[in-house]
Amino acid sequence: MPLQRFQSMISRAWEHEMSRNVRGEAAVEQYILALDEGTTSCRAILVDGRGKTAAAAQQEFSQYFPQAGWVEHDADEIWRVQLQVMREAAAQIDGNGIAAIGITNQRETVVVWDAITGEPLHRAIVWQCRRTSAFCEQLKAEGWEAEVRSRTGLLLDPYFSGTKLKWLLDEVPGLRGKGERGEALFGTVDSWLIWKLTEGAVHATDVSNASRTMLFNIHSLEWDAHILSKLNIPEAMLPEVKPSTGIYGYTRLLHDDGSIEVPIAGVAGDQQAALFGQGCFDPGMAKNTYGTGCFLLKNTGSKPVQSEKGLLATIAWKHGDETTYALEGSVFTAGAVVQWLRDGLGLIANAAESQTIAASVADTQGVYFVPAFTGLGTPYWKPDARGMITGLTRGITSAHIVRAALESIAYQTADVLRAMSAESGIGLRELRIDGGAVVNDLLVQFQADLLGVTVIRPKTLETTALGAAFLAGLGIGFWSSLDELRALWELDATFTPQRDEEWRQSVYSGWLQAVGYQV
Ligand SMILES: Nc1ncnc2c1ncn2[C@@H]1O[C@H](COP(=O)(O)OP(=O)(O)O)[C@@H](O)[C@H]1O
Ligand SMILES: O=P(O)(O)OC[C@H](O)CO
Repeated sequence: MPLQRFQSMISRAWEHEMSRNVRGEAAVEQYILALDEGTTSCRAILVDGRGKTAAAAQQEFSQYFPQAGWVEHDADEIWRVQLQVMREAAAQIDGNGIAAIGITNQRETVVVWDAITGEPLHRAIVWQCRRTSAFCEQLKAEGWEAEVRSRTGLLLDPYFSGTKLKWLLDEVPGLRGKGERGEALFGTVDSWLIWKLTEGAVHATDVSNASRTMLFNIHSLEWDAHILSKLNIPEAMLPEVKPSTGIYGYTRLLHDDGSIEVPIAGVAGDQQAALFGQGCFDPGMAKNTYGTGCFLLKNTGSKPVQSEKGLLATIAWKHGDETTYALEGSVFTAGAVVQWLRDGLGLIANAAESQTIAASVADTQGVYFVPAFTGLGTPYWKPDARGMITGLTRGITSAHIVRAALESIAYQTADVLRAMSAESGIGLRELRIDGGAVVNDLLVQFQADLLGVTVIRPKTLETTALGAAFLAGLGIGFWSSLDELRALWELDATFTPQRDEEWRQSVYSGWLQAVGYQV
């Protein structure tokens, strides 16, 4: 049966089921619960049938920086915080109204845990962590970059999970033996949450998350035996890889009395979920998400595009039998620079203040801020690059520094877009944006001015969570088609370029000079 007909049949069955409950009474309104586990906070959002946010809860969790360039999370804390916000959001409606759960997550971050006790066996090693940079250099020297690229679509960089997992297997006493016996499990954060939510019944991930591990073959859609063998990673500890839509398992943990069982029906890495939540279903459509980092993804359709310009070929999602690929540019430090202005320098009291302070000066007076705190991603791929402020003169104030920090987010995006245009020979006509930092109008207008491209902000900025909800909703037939989802996307604001090409070239060449000191 054609997929669309099958989906619409399920959808009709679903509507019928929802129009009554067991006692024949009119049923409560149905929602999809999206769990969005980001780098700095956990969110839970209830999405209604029109794609609107009906309830939300969010809480930050701890960041650990044990050495320069190292970043860790406490996987147990992530689970506790995610469970708490999930219950907070769920408590805002009748629990019977939750039709399914979608999960989306910070990608690449590595969790290892005991298969029996469920205890994490080390702090999670976060995607930003550079601890395996020397090992990656060694693999490059051995000629492994071409292997990694052709098999996984990625580059040899400490960003991805593979070398982080190898580091744990080498450093944590007994872990490799336990992994070989299936007594220790590996997962990205989606797998960890699925395992906790199903109380140890399901050890799985989706193709989009698997494609970020550097261990997954994006052509055959299987764990890559050649890379596993090179890194000496036991396959027994890896999760089962599933499509991004469909039922993974059930959780009873929505309420502490275990009274309701809800299916987990959609999973994707957060950047791929944002692409989906932005309705970028067609080849050529792109979005940029401004969170801790900045991630620009362009849908490339049913085939991966191998980049010569430092972009990544990655899996966007798999729905039914159809796998969709994307080309990605990854910027490691974006909104995180604003957090550093707040927590590291004390220049702002909160993130919102970055806008008012930056707006108090007309420009940066030639100051450039290169926020390479954890190296540089696309297009430079320099894990050992470090942060830098250039162009300081006696007239520079904290406002210029704050402005330069915000502008650095836009400059890094311009680098990515330049690589993408060079790759395809075609520039973007418009860019859809989302993520925590795009509430900052000064940043977004500067972005449009710098790119010379119209920047479009949707009404729902929680696009990542929305994407996870869409995937889970498709997984149970709550929504029946991509066309139905496309119609739910709503415009908030359009930012059109206000500056000319001469200005663009002049400020961008200053940026290239500054970043050039690190690359
Ligand atoms: N008004 C603002 N201006 C600039 N950056 C902001 C603003 N509000 C939040 N941010 C930044 O957005 C990021 C949080 O966005 P979010 O999408 O929640 O990130 P993540 O999913 O990576 O945790 C933080 O790094 C924060 O500094
Ligand atoms: O947590 P975010 O939104 O910054 O996303 C992190 C990315 O998934 C890292 O690849």
